[in-house]
Amino acid sequence: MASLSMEIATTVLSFTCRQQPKIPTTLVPFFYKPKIGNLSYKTASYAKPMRRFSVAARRTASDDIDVETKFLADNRIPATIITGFLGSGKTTLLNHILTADHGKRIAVIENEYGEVDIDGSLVAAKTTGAEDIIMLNNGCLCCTVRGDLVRMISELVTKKKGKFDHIVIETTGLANPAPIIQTFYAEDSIFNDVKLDGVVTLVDAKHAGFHLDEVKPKGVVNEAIEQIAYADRIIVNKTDLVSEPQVASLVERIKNINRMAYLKHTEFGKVNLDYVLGIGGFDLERIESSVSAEVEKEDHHDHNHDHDHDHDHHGHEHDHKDGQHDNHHSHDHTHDPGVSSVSVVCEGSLDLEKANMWLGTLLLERSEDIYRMKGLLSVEGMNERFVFQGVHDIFQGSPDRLWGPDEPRMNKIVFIGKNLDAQELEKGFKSCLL
Ligand SMILES: Nc1nc2c(ncn2[C@@H]2O[C@H](COP(=O)(O)OP(=O)(O)OP(=O)(O)O)[C@@H](O)[C@H]2O)c(=O)[nH]1
Repeated sequence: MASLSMEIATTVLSFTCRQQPKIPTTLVPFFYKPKIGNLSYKTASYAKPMRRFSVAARRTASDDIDVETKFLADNRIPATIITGFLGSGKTTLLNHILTADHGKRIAVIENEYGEVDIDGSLVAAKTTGAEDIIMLNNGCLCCTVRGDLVRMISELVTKKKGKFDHIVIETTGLANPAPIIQTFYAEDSIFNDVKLDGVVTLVDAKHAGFHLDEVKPKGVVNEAIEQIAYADRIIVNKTDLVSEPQVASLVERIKNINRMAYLKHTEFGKVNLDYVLGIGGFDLERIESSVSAEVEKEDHHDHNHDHDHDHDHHGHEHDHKDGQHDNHHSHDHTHDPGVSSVSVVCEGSLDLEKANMWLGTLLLERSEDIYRMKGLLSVEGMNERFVFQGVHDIFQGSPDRLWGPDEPRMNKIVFIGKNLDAQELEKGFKSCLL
């Protein structure tokens, strides 16, 4: 049978099917890396660069239906960003990580404004001896000291490689995670050795409501909302200070912003360490679990009305009838007019050119508003599923495993972003189906 090559050139999904020689058995995901100078989040300057996706992923659709598709082993050092509003419990969580028995050697980069007593704030560091603790206290990581972050990670990697297993970065309470996330893709010196493992966001159960409600001047981001929107894991902390209904109502608000992240309630940041470390929030091979979990959570809610404390969610708009599954559905969480999650689930196969045009145009026009997205696609002519993830205009995608012979060709995409129109996204997506 014919083999397929996917080549990503300009814009986004420029798939080109063509004949290729026989089978590579591993996959190299392609990615787009914007220039660091273009990363200024608050301006539009990075939103419309010339894009170029460098590496083509290649895989056969062949007589080898039983050949397992494998991603190349990723031996880069994982890095976790801990963020959350002022006083939400970031350092408390960090202390918990440093004192827990996980056998990992952790290098810590802590970003604080002004002079900080490191031993005072990171009590655990003294007793357990984190491999390295670096303070960045001359500004905020997401604004003025991003260059310092790059330098510090590069130094850690060159001077201390082999001496630590994981990097944990604690941001200031006012940080916007986007530019920090983008740093991991924009700098070769980081990208080649360090991979972003996940964004963990602490939410103060008592005060978060005020911060989420805060109306900012036009063009100024509400950090509390942004920190939730970019998260892979959300920890609603300080639940000892509020009632259960208060927690439930806060969780509902959080889920309206970000339905892709997992969520737990805690006191003093006490979570299992595998909830925050080694989560693969940006890994293509874990896309399926993210998008499927999101969709399952929706279905679980829609039809069972059973509320799990860890993944709690409540009323939102439905566009399918009770008890029935339409193959095409999207969910619009419009309670918060600003930042919300939209998922599109749809059976069928996509026309390559149309899909490329739609997604390419969407990202060219809306990349500033699309904070994160993950998807799993069925493309006509490809025997593999196509998985992708993106943060603004950083886009990574790759063919993944082969579709099973009787497996429904179910497409799933989840967007988290600003002013998302669920109907429009669903319509656009469906127009690409054959
Ligand atoms: N009651 C209660 N207090 C908590 C909890 N978690 C943390 N705290 C306390 O809240 C205060 C702030 O916690 P930190 O861990 O320093 O919060 P942070 O997010 O690092 O704070 P900033 O760096 O100032 O943004 C400390 O006094 C903690 O002991 C909790 O679950 N319940």
